[in-house]
Amino acid sequence: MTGQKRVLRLALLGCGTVGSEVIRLLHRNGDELAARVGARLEIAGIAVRRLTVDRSDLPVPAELFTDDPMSLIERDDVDVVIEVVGGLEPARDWLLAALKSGKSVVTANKALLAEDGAALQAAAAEGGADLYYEASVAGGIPLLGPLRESLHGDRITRVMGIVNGTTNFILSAMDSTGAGFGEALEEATALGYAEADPTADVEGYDAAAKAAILASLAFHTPVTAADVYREGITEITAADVASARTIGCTVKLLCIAQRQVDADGTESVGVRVHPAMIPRSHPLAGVTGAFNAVFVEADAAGELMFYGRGAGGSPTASAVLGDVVAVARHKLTGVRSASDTSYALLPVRPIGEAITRYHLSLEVADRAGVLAAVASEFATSGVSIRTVKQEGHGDDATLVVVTHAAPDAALSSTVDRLRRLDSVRKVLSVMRVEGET
Ligand SMILES: NC(=O)c1ccc[n+]([C@@H]2O[C@H](COP(=O)([O-])OP(=O)(O)OC[C@H]3O[C@@H](n4cnc5c(N)ncnc54)[C@H](O)[C@@H]3O)[C@@H](O)[C@H]2O)c1
Ligand SMILES: N[C@@H](CCO)C(=O)O
Ligand code: NA
Repeated sequence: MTGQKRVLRLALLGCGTVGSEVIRLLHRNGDELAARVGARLEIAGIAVRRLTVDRSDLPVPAELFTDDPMSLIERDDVDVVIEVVGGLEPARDWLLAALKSGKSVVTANKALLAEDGAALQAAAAEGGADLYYEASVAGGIPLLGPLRESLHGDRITRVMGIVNGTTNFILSAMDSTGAGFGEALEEATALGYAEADPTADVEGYDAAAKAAILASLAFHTPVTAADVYREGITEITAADVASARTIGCTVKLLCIAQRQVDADGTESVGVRVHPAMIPRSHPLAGVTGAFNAVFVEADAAGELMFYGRGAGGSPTASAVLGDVVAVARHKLTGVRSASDTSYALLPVRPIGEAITRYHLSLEVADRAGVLAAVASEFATSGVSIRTVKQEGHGDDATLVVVTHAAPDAALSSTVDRLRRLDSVRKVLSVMRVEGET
């Protein structure tokens, strides 16, 4: 690497939706990136699962493809490893090997980071390499960069947002058409938003992994996916969405990572992913289709919102290449970025200790004393009711209750007891409420 001809060589692992767009973007912007970095970025090899697939549409010579990722990683002329395969294994082995040998890594692998981010950080420190992963959360939206750099002088109190495009598409469709979950999922699949196996998205695993990554960075505390309370959207019904509408809300799958401070000043964090009703006037309510948006609240900066495309080959490739430019510059100047810190080691609180608000819609018998019986269950748990609305029809009535904030455990035990009351014929909808209603 001397004079005008400096070159940095990249090993690309994976050539699917994201990998193929990384190749195209690198080809398209190659000259500019060389000027920005101060060295030409060249692909040394591309690891794929099957060499027989026709990839002649990609602007790279066929001899670059290999089905032996580890040998590619170990090559002496490789400076940076880009991993866009996904999954825990064998990606974990590849990235640990690359980092320990001093090769910087750029990855989009949220599942691995949320499970074993600490081991990857340790390997990066051991090898003196960089570990960058902007693409792993909210795809093309610059979010981890601001959290790990721009906001480092501040103190983050909350990160709340929509970090899964598939579920946001489904919930937006349910809201605009009145469709049930199954019908909206079918539409999302037909349009290519939902994968053939949508479990990771609709059950909230994808969002929970992202929540863990966001919480770790925001609160300087190791948080893994297993620490995140998770509920998906498969149980959301058209009745839930209609019920939200009656109180001026819409339903969103939210990722919430929050700093909690007790009266004695003890700090902890709560990290959760679940559907929630939010007021239609809330900025997150206007985030429709497959878009993502994340609110960050910090002591000095106040409220910030990041919005854009959280998925798709091209936006995600933008985030990957942004990271490649950063680690390439470090390589040239012989520095590495500081590791993500986890000095705070805050305890992660269980969901029962989160302070939430509930919306309940109940079908009750319309007779004397029923409202009092329902209200008394809330009182027993120390939960204060904020609004209650009753509409009679025949012998029955629909009771819509919105509570004030209370510990989640108190709210859920109240719901359990209400389900057992004789006068409660059916619980039509129960959901947490976020944002000022
Ligand atoms: N697609 C998106 O919108 C998006 C957004 C953000 C992050 N990500 C993340 O990016 C990563 C890649 O996602 P994708 O959508 O491109 O997936 P994809 O399934 O389209 O591509 C993955 C590729 O890796 C290949 N592969 C599997 N095992 C391999 C092996 N052992 N060796 C070499 N190649 C192997 C597969 O054949 C496939 O072509 C995942 O971690 C994903 O979570 C994707
Ligand atoms: N499946 C994810 C892709 C981006 O991580 C989503 O729907 O948002
Ligand atoms: Na991002």
